[in-house]
Amino acid sequence: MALTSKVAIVTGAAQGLGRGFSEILLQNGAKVALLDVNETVGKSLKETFDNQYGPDKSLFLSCNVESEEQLKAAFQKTIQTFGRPHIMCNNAGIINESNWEKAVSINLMGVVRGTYLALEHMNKLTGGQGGVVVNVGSLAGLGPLPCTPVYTATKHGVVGFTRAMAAASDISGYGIRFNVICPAFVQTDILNALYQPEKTGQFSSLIENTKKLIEMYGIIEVPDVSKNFLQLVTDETKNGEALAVLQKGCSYVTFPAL
Ligand SMILES: NC(=O)C1=CN([C@@H]2O[C@H](COP(=O)(O)OP(=O)(O)OC[C@H]3O[C@@H](n4cnc5c(N)ncnc54)[C@H](O)[C@@H]3O)[C@@H](O)[C@H]2O)C=CC1
Ligand SMILES: CCCCC/C=C\C=C\C(=O)C/C=C\C/C=C\CCCC(=O)O
Repeated sequence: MALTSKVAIVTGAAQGLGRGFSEILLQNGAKVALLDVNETVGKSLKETFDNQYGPDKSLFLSCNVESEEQLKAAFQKTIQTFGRPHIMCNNAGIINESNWEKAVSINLMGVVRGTYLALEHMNKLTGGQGGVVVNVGSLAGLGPLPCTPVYTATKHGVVGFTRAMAAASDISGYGIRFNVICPAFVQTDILNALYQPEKTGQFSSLIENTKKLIEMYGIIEVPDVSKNFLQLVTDETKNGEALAVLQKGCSYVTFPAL
């Protein structure tokens, strides 16, 4: 899929992986709505992007993915400004094992909210133009990260949800592809959870175990994840795929045939 003039929506776009995904979409000619709860960082990123890509290529929208209303309004504003979306990236996510309900609400329910709105606006069966949804999972969506059981559960949920949506799309003919990207540790602010025991709550004694996992897997840089994200967006043969991104390279996950 060529990206020139395509319209994309990215949640959690102000920094980290969301910023990287937004930037690679802009570099390839797409127009991007940047959704985030962090207005200060989001507005400043929009200024940076205006200078690099032009003022009419991106749009910052203050949006908390916990709120159906805010997400709906963000879709409406994107459509008014750029037209209907072709690409949705549900990226916003947190680690918080103390307030684990919030982690479920953002990491899993936020992905479901964003995906269902994308379906409403992109489904070819209801007048949409089709496209692609890329959800952001994690290697912790494929195996356990012991210091974050609820984070692990939400990411396994994102993987299962995305695969089921892809199968539903295939069977029903929505004309939308659904894929999930599953990176190992990436150099972003979320890694600071290592130094914030409240983020791991009752599992903070497992931080040393996490440090060993980080030593084993290494830390990937955002642009290395972004180029793999782009592959899931543009390769029209990919639907229902989980792409594991490790420092040593990326691979499509083979799930057991049941
Ligand atoms: N950095 C890593 O090692 C890995 C990160 N991931 C996932 O990547 C995604 C992005 O995380 P990072 O860029 O690493 O972290 P980050 O903390 O740098 O960025 C997260 C962004 O999401 C925004 N956000 C948080 N709650 C939100 C909400 N309720 N609504 C809208 N925006 C919200 C934040 O303001 C921030 O801009 C997350 O889903 C995370 O689970 C997956 C694998 C590895
Ligand atoms: C102390 C809190 C966690 C610190 C790490 C910060 C961010 C991690 C983000 C992730 O999404 C996790 C990334 C990789 C998980 C690595 C291993 C999972 C286990 C895989 C397996 O062994 O099968």
